[in-house]
Amino acid sequence: MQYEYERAAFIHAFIRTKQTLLKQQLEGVHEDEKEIKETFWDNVTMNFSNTEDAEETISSIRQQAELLHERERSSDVMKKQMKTLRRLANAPYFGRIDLKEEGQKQEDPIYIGLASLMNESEEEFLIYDWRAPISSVYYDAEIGPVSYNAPAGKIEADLVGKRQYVFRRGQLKAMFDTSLAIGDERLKDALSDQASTSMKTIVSTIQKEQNKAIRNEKNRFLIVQGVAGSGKTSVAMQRAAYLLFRHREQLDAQQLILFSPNELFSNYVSTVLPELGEENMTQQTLKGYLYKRLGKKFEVENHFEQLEFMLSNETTERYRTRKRSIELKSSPLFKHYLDDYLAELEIDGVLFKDLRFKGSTIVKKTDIQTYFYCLDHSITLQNRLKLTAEWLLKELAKQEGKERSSDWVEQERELADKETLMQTYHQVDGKQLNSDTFDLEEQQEKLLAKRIAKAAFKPLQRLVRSFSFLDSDAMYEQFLLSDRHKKIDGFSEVALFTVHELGEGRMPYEDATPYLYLLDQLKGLQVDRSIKHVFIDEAQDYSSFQLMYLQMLYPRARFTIVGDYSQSLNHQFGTAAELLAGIGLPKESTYIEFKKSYRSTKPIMSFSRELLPEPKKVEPFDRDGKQPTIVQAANQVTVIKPMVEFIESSQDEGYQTIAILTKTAEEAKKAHATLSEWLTIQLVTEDHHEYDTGIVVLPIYLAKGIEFDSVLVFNASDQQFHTEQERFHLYTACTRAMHELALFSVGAPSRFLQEIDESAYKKQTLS
Ligand SMILES: Nc1ncnc2c1ncn2[C@@H]1O[C@H](COP(=O)(O)OP(=O)(O)OP(=O)(O)O)[C@@H](O)[C@H]1O
Repeated sequence: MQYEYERAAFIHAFIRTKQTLLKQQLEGVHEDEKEIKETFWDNVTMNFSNTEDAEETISSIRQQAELLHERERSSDVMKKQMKTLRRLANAPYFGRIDLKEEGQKQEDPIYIGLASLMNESEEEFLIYDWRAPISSVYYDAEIGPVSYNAPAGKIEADLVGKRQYVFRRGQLKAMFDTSLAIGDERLKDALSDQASTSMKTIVSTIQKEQNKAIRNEKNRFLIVQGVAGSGKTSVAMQRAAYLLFRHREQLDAQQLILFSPNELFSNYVSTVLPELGEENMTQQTLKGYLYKRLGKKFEVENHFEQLEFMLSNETTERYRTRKRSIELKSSPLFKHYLDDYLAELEIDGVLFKDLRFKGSTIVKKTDIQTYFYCLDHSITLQNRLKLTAEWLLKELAKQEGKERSSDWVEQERELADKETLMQTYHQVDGKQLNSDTFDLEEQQEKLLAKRIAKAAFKPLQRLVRSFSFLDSDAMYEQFLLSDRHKKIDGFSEVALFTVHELGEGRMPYEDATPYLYLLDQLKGLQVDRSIKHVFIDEAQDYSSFQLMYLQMLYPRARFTIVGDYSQSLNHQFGTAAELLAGIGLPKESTYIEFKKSYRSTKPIMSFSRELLPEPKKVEPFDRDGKQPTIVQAANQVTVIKPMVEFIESSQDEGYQTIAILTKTAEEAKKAHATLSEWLTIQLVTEDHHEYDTGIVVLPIYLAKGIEFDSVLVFNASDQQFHTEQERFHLYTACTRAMHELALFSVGAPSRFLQEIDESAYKKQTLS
């Protein structure tokens, strides 16, 4: 043991020395940079008297610039090294494995940390990066024979010992020997910490099944179905860091993209990669993407607005239509309907808009259609559209020629400002005069007329080039109202609802992707080939259709898709099988399931899982804590006091993130108004990008993926939570809690809570 303390002290001193050296080197490079900048022009001989001299001058400028660039590059590398050393100085390693390879007499100790550290001569690893192939043994194996994949191939060895370390501010504080993959005690320690407003890294306690997912590179699709709190997001983030490390020569952070459920979540996870020493990847929300594509034309509904409607209008006729609308348009079947429609369009049915100029039609839509369908039918729709656009541009050019002598051009010519006139005159002056007329003034007038007509036709040309003469709205409507769908249950009502919404300029959330799909199939999709890895978190909240669309959008990318069906916001989105069908060929996918839940204490998770139809599918992690409480009150007034007391007692426990969760945003507002009289509370809405520690109130759907020390469900009554869908919302709410959970109910608690055995919680009834 003494050896370990001595080694820790040696590593600490070694890092300190390295830091000092690096600091000096960096200062040197900065000095160099400064000097090069100051003397840049002194070292360049400026001479442009002939071609040879000019070339020499340019070459000497280039040399100086390269010199500067080289210094800047080394300063960037050094700064990165400084950052790594800073992190290592705090906690240089967290684990050690003793491996004895075949033929070796003695085992080698392998120390594992956040980054690699080489010895003085750069020949030996003092610390191995947690992502190195050999480090995998630390996460996966128990004492005994092991193997791991090294660049040179599979290596067989004997794992003789395994140790874990705890460092604080660079000092070794504790160590544990373990025979298990990663001892429960260290994990318990990590999980007992308080929740924070940004996500933490888990590298020192990655579990075996998590490691499998982090390092899996077999197929194009990695799909992780994991129960609440099983580490799906953590795995996605550590996997991104792993991929960036393993493929550092070919991959950089800009080639990775993360689709998050909302901005709050994006912000919550944004600290993980930098903490692991990597640059952050691009973050995107589907809402953001859809808005970018359709926002100019429509008022695009987002997922939360759709949900808010679905959660608040359950008893209405419109709700039923909407439900069917979501069901239909989320399924892979809807893509088949659209594909059938696209096949029909080969022969007939593509609709266009009239090309109009100054109030009159230049090319009629029927003529465009005739031209389009006169083109050879073996040409794809996209190419026929291109050819039609080329034809239209020629027609526009002809029309533009005619318009030059029209009255409006004449009028505009007369109104032309001085500057335009001068420009035109200079242009004509500078040219050789036309030998037919020799009339300078006439030529100037002609040129001005040409300019005016050309400028007026520009917007139309742009419209043609972007294929906006295609009447996509009318085509989507035509598709929806097509007779062939009449027999499909509920399709006609859904079609009428959609046509009405589009007519009002509103794009329902469930329609946005199918509409774009149709549009892209006709116009050609603008794919992003630069992205190599797409990460989709909370994947259960994407429809099969949406996932299929994302797959098309990033044709070169591999996908990491993580989610939990028990936390679906819209159950209409379909089953796991449907989701897979939307993703592509199952043989292209690796499917991993996480059953163990780490976030919440055992009492909280044992209680929460009872809300699910199959509770046994969730394995709580064995961490002690208080039992959840259900408080039933007769009215909204009596319930306030115990709520405030619960929050105050959580604060007394020292908990810093306390969330009040509601079913809808509307209810969150009310809860905020009611409780603000007693406590300082932050209301978190969809527009929030971050939240502070303290007490926050927000709808359950915004709290997805996030966790809090203590959670209070504002009204868990049966009136609020009685549908199958709401059962899963309630489950999501309860599983946000790490240490404490209380549910308050005005009137009878949700039927799903009533089904839970009373031994799993504390009950309080207030009159
Ligand atoms: N191996 C681990 N070591 C330490 N902490 C872990 C580990 N795995 C998960 N955790 C912790 O468990 C909590 C839940 O993790 P995470 O948010 O990644 O789970 P999730 O499956 O995405 O949850 P949800 O589906 O509920 O959003 C986090 O606090 C995370 O740090």
